[in-house]
Amino acid sequence: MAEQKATPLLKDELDIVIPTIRNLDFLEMWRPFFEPYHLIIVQDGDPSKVIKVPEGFDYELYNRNDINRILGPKASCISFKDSACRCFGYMVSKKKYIYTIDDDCFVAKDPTGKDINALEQHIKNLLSPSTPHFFNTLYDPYREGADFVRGYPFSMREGSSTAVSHGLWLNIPDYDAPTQLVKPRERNTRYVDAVLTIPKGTLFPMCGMNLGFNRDLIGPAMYFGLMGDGQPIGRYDDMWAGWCTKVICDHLNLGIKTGLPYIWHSKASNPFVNLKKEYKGIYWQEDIIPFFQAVKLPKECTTVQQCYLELAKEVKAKLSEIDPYFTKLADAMVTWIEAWDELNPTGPGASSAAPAAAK
Ligand SMILES: O=c1ccn([C@@H]2O[C@H](COP(=O)(O)OP(=O)(O)O[C@H]3OC[C@H](O)[C@H](O)[C@H]3O)[C@@H](O)[C@H]2O)c(=O)[nH]1
Ligand SMILES: [Mn+2]
Repeated sequence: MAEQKATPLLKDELDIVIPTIRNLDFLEMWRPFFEPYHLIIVQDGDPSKVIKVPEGFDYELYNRNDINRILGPKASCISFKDSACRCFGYMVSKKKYIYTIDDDCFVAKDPTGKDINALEQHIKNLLSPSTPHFFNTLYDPYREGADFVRGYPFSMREGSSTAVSHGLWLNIPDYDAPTQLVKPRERNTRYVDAVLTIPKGTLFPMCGMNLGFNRDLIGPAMYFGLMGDGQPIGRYDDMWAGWCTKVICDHLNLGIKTGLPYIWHSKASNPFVNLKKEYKGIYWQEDIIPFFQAVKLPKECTTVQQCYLELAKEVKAKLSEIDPYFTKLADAMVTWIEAWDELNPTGPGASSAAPAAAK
């Protein structure tokens, strides 16, 4: 009898969100891994441009006209001419999990030469607990062939629910423009076979290129901040989302993992263009990071939306002195939550639903 093909993990519970300004030929390489899943394509830039999607994929595509039609005035919180627009895909999705990937990211090979199913590894990361409260020196204890090491308290071995799985990149690393400028030929060839939980109380630079998350647990915090057209900075959308998300995960006892899986990042964007987008962010972040490190969310904040609205208040009060942009950003954070709740009145991440109690 023909061997039954296993149903892909989370086939009907996960959407793949892709921000794009190009044709999506890159999907051909991902077809064996992505074809069973539903895609949400967020077309940025000129809405009259036709984006070609390879045959056989199940997808919905939204361009700027669609975003404006669906959100009305609230569309102002969704960036234009910047990959930050991808967060619209998180909002319209109705699934429990999201995987987002850039269209210049391809299937990487592991040291044995085997194609890496990045989506499968993200799902494994998300379906197993995290250890934000006590560091396991043998990395992720829930992986095959690993465990908690001696001295790890048994009372802490259940871990926390995992909200985010942050993957990495071979070939072109996600460097900022100054680093790209001084190291134009540097390529990441180092494959590190590890998955780590980012400890509670520690921030990290979240890259949106190869990212999975549990939309039920943390979706409303995944607002990729106002960038691109009409904004003073770019390429800090995912960083902003990562800092907000980590502070909220720490408050709600949720975990964030980084490490495997790797993708092959093929295209280095122009470092001079990137420098123009990033430069204000490079010195603003010296004040932004201490702000996030100092944030204390009230214990009354028990849902992601409540935490996020509290954060927006703090941003407006404490970061606006850096630049009026932060007042605009704080307002956009509130608009994002309003739009999220409008589109998800009772669905995953609905504000009334407190996050699932951590395991
Ligand atoms: O105006 C735009 C430009 C690009 N996109 C889409 O976003 C994805 C990333 O674009 P690209 O690979 O050209 O930029 P990178 O510099 O490599 O991206 C990094 O910095 C920006 C983001 O944080 C990103 O996640 C990082 O990887 C790609 O799918 C483009 O089609 C867009 O939607 N609008
Ligand atoms: Mn890229």
